[in-house]
Amino acid sequence: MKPPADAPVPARHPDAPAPGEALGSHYGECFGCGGAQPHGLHLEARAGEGVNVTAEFTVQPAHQGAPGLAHGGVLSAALDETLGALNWLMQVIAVTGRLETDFVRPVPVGTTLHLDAHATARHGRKIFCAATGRLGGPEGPVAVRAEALYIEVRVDHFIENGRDEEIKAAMADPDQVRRARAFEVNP
Ligand SMILES: CCCCCCCC(=O)SCCNC(=O)CCNC(=O)[C@H](O)C(C)(C)COP(=O)(O)OP(=O)(O)OC[C@H]1O[C@@H](n2cnc3c(N)ncnc32)[C@H](O)[C@@H]1OP(=O)(O)O
Repeated sequence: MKPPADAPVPARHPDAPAPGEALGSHYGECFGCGGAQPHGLHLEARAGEGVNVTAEFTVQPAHQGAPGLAHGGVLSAALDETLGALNWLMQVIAVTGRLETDFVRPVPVGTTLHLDAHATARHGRKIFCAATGRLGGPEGPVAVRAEALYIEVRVDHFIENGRDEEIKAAMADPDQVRRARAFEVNP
């Protein structure tokens, strides 16, 4: 997943949240960040200085694969959610096209995974990015890392492909910001 050599590092959008600002959940029902999913990751991301974010996720018993250890797919989801938050800093609507994860160390239940993601290149509709998850603290040992490719899409991607029930409910939300974020950031 190598970008062309001349692909620039993406720039922060002038309207991006300020460095240090919490991004909040883009959609209450999102498995990664939503508050309405009891077994979701409840991941909390914060804007960095460039097109980068940090986030934390604490592994719950509902996230187990082997006894006492996080499921690999759940860890990939945490990386995906963190990487997806980068799109908010570029104000781009994009979905995950490819996500490659390296599992370096087991992640026990109860651990807080400290995630860090940054965009590396942009080429047409393609956004290349990378992330790491560290155990116990931002300087802790690396447990997981990922490289990913996000593809820019139109808002129609969600409206045409999502189930009617949820699309209608999201569109009917009286809160304009929530309504916009449900669609403008990839669910
Ligand atoms: C804060 C928010 C956090 C959110 C985190 C969670 C994010 C998510 O989980 S999103 C949900 C998971 N992802 C999806 O459902 C996406 C499903 N896939 C699709 O809808 C389509 O395949 C889609 C939109 C990605 C691409 O389709 P389409 O728009 O037709 O574009 P297409 O022409 O095929 O590809 C565009 C470019 O990307 C490349 N590309 C597309 N997919 C891939 C891939 N998997 N690997 C490598 N390259 C790819 C193509 O080769 C093409 O490159 P080039 O421009 O150089 O020719």
